[in-house]
Amino acid sequence: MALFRINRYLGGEEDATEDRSQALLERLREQARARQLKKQQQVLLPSDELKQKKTGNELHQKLKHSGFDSENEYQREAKKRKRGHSGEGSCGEGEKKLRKNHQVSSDSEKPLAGADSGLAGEAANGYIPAKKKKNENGKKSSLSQKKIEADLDENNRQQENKSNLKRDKAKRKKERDISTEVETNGAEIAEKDRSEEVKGNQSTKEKVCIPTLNEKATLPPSSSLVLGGSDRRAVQKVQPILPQWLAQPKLVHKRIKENLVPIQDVAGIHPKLLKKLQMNGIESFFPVQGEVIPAILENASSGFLVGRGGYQPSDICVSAPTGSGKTLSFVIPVVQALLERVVCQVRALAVLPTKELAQQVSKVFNIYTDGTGLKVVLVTGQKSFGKEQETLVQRTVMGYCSLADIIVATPGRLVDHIDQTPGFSLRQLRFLIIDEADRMIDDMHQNWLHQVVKAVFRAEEDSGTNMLFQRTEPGPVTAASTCCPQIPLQKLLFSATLTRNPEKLQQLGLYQPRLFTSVYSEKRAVTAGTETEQDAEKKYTLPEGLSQYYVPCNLNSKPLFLLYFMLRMKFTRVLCFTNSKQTSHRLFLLIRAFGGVNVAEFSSWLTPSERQRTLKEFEQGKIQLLISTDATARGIDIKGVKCVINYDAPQFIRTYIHRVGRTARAGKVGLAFTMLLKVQVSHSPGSNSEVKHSRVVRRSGVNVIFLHPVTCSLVLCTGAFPSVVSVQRIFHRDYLITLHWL
Ligand SMILES: Nc1ncnc2c1ncn2[C@@H]1O[C@H](COP(=O)(O)OP(=O)(O)OP(=O)(O)O)[C@@H](O)[C@H]1O
Repeated sequence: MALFRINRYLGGEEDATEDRSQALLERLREQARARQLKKQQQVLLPSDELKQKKTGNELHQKLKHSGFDSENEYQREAKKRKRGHSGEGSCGEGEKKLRKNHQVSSDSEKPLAGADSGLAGEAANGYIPAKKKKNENGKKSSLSQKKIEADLDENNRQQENKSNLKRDKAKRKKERDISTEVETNGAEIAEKDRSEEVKGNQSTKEKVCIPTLNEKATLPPSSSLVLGGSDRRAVQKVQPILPQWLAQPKLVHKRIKENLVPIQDVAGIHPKLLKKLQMNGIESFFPVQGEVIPAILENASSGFLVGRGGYQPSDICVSAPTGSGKTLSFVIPVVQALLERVVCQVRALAVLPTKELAQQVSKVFNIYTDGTGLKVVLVTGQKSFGKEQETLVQRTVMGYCSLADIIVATPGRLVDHIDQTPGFSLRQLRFLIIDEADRMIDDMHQNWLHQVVKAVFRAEEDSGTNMLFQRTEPGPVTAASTCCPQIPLQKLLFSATLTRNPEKLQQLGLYQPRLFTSVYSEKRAVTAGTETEQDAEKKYTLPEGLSQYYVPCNLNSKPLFLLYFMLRMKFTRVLCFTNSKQTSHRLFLLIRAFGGVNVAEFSSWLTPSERQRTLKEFEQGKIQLLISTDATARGIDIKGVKCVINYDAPQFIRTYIHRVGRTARAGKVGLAFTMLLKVQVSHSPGSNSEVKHSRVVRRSGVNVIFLHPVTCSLVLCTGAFPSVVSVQRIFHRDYLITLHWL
């Protein structure tokens, strides 16, 4: 307006001097400019906000520190604050100016070329370009001020809508991906600050990004997988789903002494057998015998041809601790089932993994068949093949006839006779007993079971005559399969460590099996007639009377500890296990050279007769210490073994169970020591949780002071030892290792 007047004035006074008019015009322009500026500064922005707007850095810092997602949010917040100052619902001049300012700010994408250097700070926030424009078109601006403000209001509304949309979008993005949001915010800010100087822009980004990243670091952990991260979580243990017969077995008491069953209380036992039992000092049955004998007798009570009700009898699996009397639990019912037989045929076959075990079991059969007419034949390869053939079959004018009712055999030799002995027949086999069944399953590579089953169901050569008694392999029960009476084949499996792996058991081709087991939880006692829960964690049980210890030691002190047990603690009938026949032999030589202990060794290096004699002398007490390989670990029943020492820790828990099971048999007490090197303490079977489950394995209190004189004597005795070593080296290498122990 002022300028308008000046122009008029200048036009009307042509005669005035040029200098004067120019100066006046300049002065008036200055005044107008100053008025405009002052007016806007007073009303438009509070001074503190103006200051903050001077640098983009400060703005964005503020945005971030106040938690705003974008500048629009900040704009709204400023508006609120303004409302707070001017009263609720009022929309004064200041607010309008503020809107205008932000409108301009948002339009500040336009380059600022030509901006006054003195106002660079203001130009940076987009305020000055608008002002400059006004100065250039002063008249126009003042005339259309109201119109512009109205337009600005409209623009602001639109801007607000846009910013709302943007904010919603940004929120959704934030939900999807926090990191994306950070980038988005950064991009928005960068876009708005494009007009700022590069330096300021960079510092803004840094200041925005760093706290944002820090915020990200404190965010709750994402559910997404971090590759290469170590997100350890407790993995839920997979519980095996067992077939019903394995999952719900018949439980057998573990405590022998408290659960004896008087032999007269078991129904159906033949008086002849009762008498024999009493003659052998057996007045009561052990728990496993009390359960298993009646079960087998019940199956056999229907005679030889068919099981109860014309059905095939169930196969029976027994898992009971070492020394719990499993042998008698199959010997008694089998002998009783065969007592009334007329013709001698192979009707029972017991298969065992070693010759010694087969010998032991045949001995028990002999005791209870003595005087009954039943013949027991041992087939293990101890005799020549021809001699064994003579004990099995006899050739007559009528053909071959069997000389055995019960065969006790090792699998290899049995298969040889099936293949090569003329007239050897298993077609009448009623009971197939597999002792140490888990070991026999492992040895199945020989395919002995398949050969036996094939021999049992082999068709008769003169099938026409005996059609009625033709055998067929067990299958689904049908009217046709039950019409002809047949001899059923029943499998009886026994072990202290019977596998519960259905896949392995399947190899045995069991028919509707029943499981009797002593593996159960201690929480609830087993009461007569009731079954308690099986402990899924536990696989095996140890004899109740067994006390287990481990002896922490090093390689050098192992023989010293052994001597300590023998000489200081005066143990007698100690069975000491090593992991190899070489170690057994070296240890035997060393202890013998030391003297003071009656020692012997037992391994496959001995001949069968030497082995037999050694076991006999050990049982008789002539041998104080028997150093053995795992050849005596399973099943061997040597009476009076007080202590078992694991000179070498066994590799497998099953081996440990069988080794320590050579003591504490038949409800008696026993000791088991396991020498453990430091590295083995937490890993060996002796310290295994499965073993600890039933009884805590204690650390032994061996008196180390005593070991000193033993060490001295041992060093002295090695003066004579090298000669022994050199002699032995002719036969076996590396005996000098013995000296390394010292
Ligand atoms: N009812 C009983 N009364 C007294 N002694 C018994 C009785 N039953 C078995 N025994 C004795 O218990 C000892 C161990 O028996 P057996 O060898 O049958 O145990 P096992 O369970 O087969 O052991 P392993 O698993 O080590 O083979 C034997 O010496 C046996 O004579």
